Amino acid sequence: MAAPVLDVTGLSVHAGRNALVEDVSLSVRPGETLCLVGESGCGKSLTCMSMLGLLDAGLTVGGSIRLFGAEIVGVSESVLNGLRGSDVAMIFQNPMVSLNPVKRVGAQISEAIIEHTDLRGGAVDRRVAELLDQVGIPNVPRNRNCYPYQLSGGMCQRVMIAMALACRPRLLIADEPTTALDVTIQAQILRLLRDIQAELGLGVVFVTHDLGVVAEIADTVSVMYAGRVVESAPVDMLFEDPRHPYTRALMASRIGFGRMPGTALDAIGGTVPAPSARPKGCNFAPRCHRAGARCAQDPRLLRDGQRSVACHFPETGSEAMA
Ligand SMILES: Nc1ncnc2c1ncn2[C@@H]1O[C@H](COP(=O)(O)OP(=O)(O)OP(=O)(O)O)[C@@H](O)[C@H]1O
Repeated sequence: MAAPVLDVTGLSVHAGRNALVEDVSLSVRPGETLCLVGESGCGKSLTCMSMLGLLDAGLTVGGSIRLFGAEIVGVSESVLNGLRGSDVAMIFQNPMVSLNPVKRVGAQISEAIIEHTDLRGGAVDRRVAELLDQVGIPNVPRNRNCYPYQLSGGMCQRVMIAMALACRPRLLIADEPTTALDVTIQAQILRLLRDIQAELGLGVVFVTHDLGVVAEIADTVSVMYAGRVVESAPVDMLFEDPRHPYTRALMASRIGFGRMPGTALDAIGGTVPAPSARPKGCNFAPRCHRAGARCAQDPRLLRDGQRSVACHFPETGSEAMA
């Protein structure tokens, strides 16, 4: 089996004494997609930002993040700069915000190529055309000269993907890349990402709060709650037999469909506790229909074959979904 492109062990992120992310471990192999899923505020974005060394200056990181075997926690900004945009690329939720509104899209891709590769002159132009073609932009000679506002949201996200691929990365981190798009365009972008991943053998970390998207794209899934991974498993196993009551609640309430951040799930009352207001013991216990006295103790993430669950009272397939 190929070595992981990303191997995170015991990752923590603190803002002063508040733990925002705690003891997160995950790993991605070439050609594999790991989905990070959970409600707003569970720590998905911070986990991704840590992988690129892009956290705000006031936050401290602990644990280990190995990219292609090399530790990045504690390394200098110049080493991180070398990795960002070359071996690792990232795409974000809103392409309109990430793209420069006053530069033509072709020129923006050229800049990414020049910054991270040895290509120059006509070779850059040819690579821009090849990338735009690869991500399904029609009429490349015309559209490469457009400004972002002249293209639709879906086209702009394709341009962002082209920029991400410009440097032939081995790991792609995608933070809710389809959330701002309507459903049909979302499906097209997911298909594009899947095709590109298969073609290039990319490792992908894909952040979403939408289980429909998870079902489409994931190989493995880590469910996060209040800064921790509460369950992780291969996607089929997770959907067939979710064990953590939070995973079940997510499935029962299908959080993807039009839910605003911070609103309660149908199947469970309450919201994700703020990092400064997390309960003692299991973070999910106050919202959990199965909570008992033991939940005052922190449940450890226990491995059972390919699955890990952090729950004193995990559910099993035969029980009714929450
Ligand atoms: N720079 C920061 N300083 C202090 N707290 C922060 C900082 N950045 C994020 N947080 C807090 O850390 C927690 C996790 O945030 P994060 O953005 O990773 O969540 P998320 O799961 O990605 O949510 P969303 O889907 O809304 O992006 C939240 O409670 C957030 O308010």
